[in-house]
Amino acid sequence: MDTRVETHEFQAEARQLLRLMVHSIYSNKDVFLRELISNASDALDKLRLAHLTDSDLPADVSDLHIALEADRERRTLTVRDNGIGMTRDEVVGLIGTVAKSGTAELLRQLEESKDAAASQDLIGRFGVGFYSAFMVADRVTLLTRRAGEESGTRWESDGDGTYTVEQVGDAPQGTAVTVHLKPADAEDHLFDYTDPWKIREIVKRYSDFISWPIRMEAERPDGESGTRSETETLNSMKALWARPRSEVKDEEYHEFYKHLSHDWQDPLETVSLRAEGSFEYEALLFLPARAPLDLFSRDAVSGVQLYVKRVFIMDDCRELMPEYLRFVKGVVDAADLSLNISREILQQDRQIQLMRRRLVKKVLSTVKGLMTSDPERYRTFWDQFGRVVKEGIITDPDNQRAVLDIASFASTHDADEPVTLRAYVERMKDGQEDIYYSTGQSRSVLENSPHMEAFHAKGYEVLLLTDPVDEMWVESVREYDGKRLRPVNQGDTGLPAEDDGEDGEKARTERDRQESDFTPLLSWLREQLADEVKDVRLSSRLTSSPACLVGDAQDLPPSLERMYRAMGQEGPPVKRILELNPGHDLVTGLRRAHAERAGDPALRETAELLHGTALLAEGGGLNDPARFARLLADRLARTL
Ligand SMILES: Nc1ncnc2c1ncn2[C@@H]1O[C@H](COP(=O)(O)OP(=O)(O)OP(=O)(O)O)[C@@H](O)[C@H]1O
Repeated sequence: MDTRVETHEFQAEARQLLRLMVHSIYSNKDVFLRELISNASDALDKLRLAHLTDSDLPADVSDLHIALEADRERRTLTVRDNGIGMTRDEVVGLIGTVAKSGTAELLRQLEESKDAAASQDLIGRFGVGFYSAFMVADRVTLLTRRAGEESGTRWESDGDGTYTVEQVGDAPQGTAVTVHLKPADAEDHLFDYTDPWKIREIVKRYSDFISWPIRMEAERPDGESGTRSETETLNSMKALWARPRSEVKDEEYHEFYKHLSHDWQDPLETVSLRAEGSFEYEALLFLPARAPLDLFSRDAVSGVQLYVKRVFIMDDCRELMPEYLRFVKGVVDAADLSLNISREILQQDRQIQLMRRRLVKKVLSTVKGLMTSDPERYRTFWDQFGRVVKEGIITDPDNQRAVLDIASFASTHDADEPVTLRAYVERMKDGQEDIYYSTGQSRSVLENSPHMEAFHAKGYEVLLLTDPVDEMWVESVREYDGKRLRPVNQGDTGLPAEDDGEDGEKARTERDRQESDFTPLLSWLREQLADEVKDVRLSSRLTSSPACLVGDAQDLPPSLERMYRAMGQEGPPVKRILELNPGHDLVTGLRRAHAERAGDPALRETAELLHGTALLAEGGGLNDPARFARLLADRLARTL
């Protein structure tokens, strides 16, 4: 057997995370034990499952448990499990590297944040699992043997950037992690983790629901002066989801959530559900208080675990929760599924589909409930997860209305208060028929776009939609409560015309006069800008800008056109309509100049500049920015 001790370097990201742990920025150091117990529990789950699916696996599953062994003299605490264990390569791959998505982003944010509390918070959200042992230890030893393998692996590190691995012959099946404790320092929240009282307290607080026995040998008084050693089981092992909600304390739910999610923060809301009858199941779900760093990463794991009759079957059961609710964590325990159920079967199982439907409805109705019972928590939820939930408007047509009901959007009404569609409809002005929205990159671009002028003038509220997903969902929603959703940059805004009474009469006459005055200019501009726009006409929507670009209802909106292009789908460019403000000096000046000297080549440049300005004002991009800049600079030079 190869007994050489090899020294390896931690991967760079792992080294950085370890350094953070060694210099412990996290004040609650007790949680290291929760993390090690959590890993041990997962390893026991995995072994049971492996044994269920392969009964030939040469592994002992007769007494699966976790043992805590404290040695006061040597100042060590060992967390031992007889679970699945790790091969040598797994030890190197899993412990020596951090493969978690979001690591680079986390490290960048940590680097930027000079504030200790903010750093704690970040690291807590990320969850560092095994590495948290280095908050309390100056050396950590791990001895492990994979179930079914002959020999084991010993791993050791003092957290300084390198670790050693060696092969060992006589390792028991499973994993034992021994932390060599730093001296206790109560001021630094570093307690004596060999003290049985402390250990009992931590297990009770953080790991009571773990479904495997957590055992400890403890000395008990025996007779007058002697003591005897006794094995205690420290946790009650009760599956939390099987207990009636009224009997479970919030803290117990919170600790369970942390075990499941590796989040170090309490959840925002707990959702429990029980179905009885022909198909029984229990579900305990959580809405996190914060979006994980990898919310938008492709390989982010979804957080619902599937159990069958209390037996863990799989993590990340995507069949139970749609992607737009991928941040929901929890457990679903079904009574009537086979323990051998595979992912392929899950995908087609009708009962799973029914469960999923019900879980989704329950999550959405819980959020809806929060909107009235606790608006502040609802707001936190929406700030964190709204961008993802909105994907459901497109991907879950059955629940489109329910998702729209819990959505809120920035609007022109109030810069700080988002609005729900219901509230929008309730405060619509007299005469307003439709719900108006504008999509784009930022609130300020949208608010200052020329398209908004008519709405400002009328005092109509406009939804300001700035998330990429907004461009998509607005295309799939026709109406809400009988009100059409309309973009402000469409040619036909549906705005009521001011045609009533004497003022209306005057306005109509004035427009007719303008139409005939401007006819020659408009037809000349149509020719000049034929490559860019499909029509040029007068506008009644502009108050202060000279021009803007609008589209027809059936045209692809420019934002979507850009998105498709970015995805490599080339199509013919979608031409829009240039609308001119007949009251603006630039437009009236151009009309005059055109009437006097139609052949002047400088006029063609003015037309180009006018079109470019309209594009810029809505936040769009110019086809030839350098040419635009040159034309503008020439003009400016002449004014000096
Ligand atoms: N006791 C153990 N038995 C078997 N494998 C283990 C054990 N402890 C850790 N591992 C393996 O090492 C991996 C990394 O553990 P670590 O605690 O760093 O991260 P994690 O549990 O995956 O997630 P988190 O960092 O969020 O806690 C685990 O996913 C598991 O595969």
